[in-house]
Amino acid sequence: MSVAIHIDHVTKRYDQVTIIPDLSAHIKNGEFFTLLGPSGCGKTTLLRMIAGFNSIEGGKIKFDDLVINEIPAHKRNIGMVFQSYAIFPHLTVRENIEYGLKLRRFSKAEIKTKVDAILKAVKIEEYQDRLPERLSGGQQQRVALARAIVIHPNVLLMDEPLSNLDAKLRVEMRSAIREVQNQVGITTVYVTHDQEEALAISDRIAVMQTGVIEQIGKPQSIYTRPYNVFVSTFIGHSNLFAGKIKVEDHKTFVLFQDGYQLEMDNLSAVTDGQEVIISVRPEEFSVQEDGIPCTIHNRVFLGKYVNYTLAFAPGMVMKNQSATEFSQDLGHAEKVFEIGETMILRPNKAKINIFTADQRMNLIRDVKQYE
Ligand SMILES: Nc1ncnc2c1ncn2[C@@H]1O[C@H](COP(=O)(O)OP(=O)(O)OP(=O)(O)O)[C@@H](O)[C@H]1O
Repeated sequence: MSVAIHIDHVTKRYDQVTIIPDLSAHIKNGEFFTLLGPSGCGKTTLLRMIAGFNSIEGGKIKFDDLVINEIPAHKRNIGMVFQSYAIFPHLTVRENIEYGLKLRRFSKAEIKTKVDAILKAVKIEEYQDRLPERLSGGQQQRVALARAIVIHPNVLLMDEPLSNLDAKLRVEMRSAIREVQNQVGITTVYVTHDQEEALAISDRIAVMQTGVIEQIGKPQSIYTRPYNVFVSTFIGHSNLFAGKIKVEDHKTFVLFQDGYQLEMDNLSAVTDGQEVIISVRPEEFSVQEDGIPCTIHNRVFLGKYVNYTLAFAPGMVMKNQSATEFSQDLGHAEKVFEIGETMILRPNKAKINIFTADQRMNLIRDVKQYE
């Protein structure tokens, strides 16, 4: 039976090195929950703690009300899918899927019913008598998925299951995984470093950095209202400008360094003169008569969109030189700009984010309401 997972103040140490200092997260029953973060941030470590392959040095992990810290891996009733398919090469697809059910001593009739159902759900009925060597990578991963869920585990844990597949197959497989997960309704913890995959597949995402969860939220909330600069730049592109707050006649403005300013009505406590970082997504610029002057430095045609790399006037201080981008939706654009052309871009003030100068906090009021 699917369960909720409560991770309460857990710590992970390898010898004297602390990898996860103090991490908490509550994963709802039936939820598709993704651990997303750069390589080495501790995603796999945390997943293995839930699975029972890693010891837990502090805190508790619970499945519903049951503390599982000391329960061995094979008694946690977990389904796992890894990057490597880990299916038996000498068994057919059907035999691979039957394996876990035989170990659990289900009757022949029960095994047949369960395997038939899962072959259908994962869409590999037609390959059921084949050996894995005669399957594509995507098909093998479907077998691994079927084998993991046919035992009706409490939770399904997936560690970068798509990273061996090519780009097109990854997109196809992530839909397949999500569809099957929806059908079966099983609590799933999914590890990836691919932000697009995380946004596409998850109910909620935990964005991690060096053993710490920086933000937990729905994909859209994380993209539109990141808690800090790390999340804002790790998920999608963000143009970061050095800026200042101006408070005048009870009005609050955010000043870009070359003098352009926007009146803001959604900032939490800020003070006159406070230094900030202004974060603008590439698609939140529009070409207007007033705004920030810039020159097109480069452009990439992406079909529906054109992405431009921009050069701003020297007075404009960018916090991340590499990501000064403007994304133009060709569905709405009147013209495509040429390299060297100058124009004026206005940021959409309802959509920009303003961070403290230390990059750690979003100053948009009630940012947490977007969870
Ligand atoms: N058995 C181990 N002994 C010592 N250190 C380890 C061990 N396993 C992992 N680590 C360290 O723990 C940190 C987190 O590793 P982990 O594999 O959890 O990262 P990750 O976020 O899953 O990265 P990736 O996306 O590259 O798999 C890394 O610094 C890694 O070197």
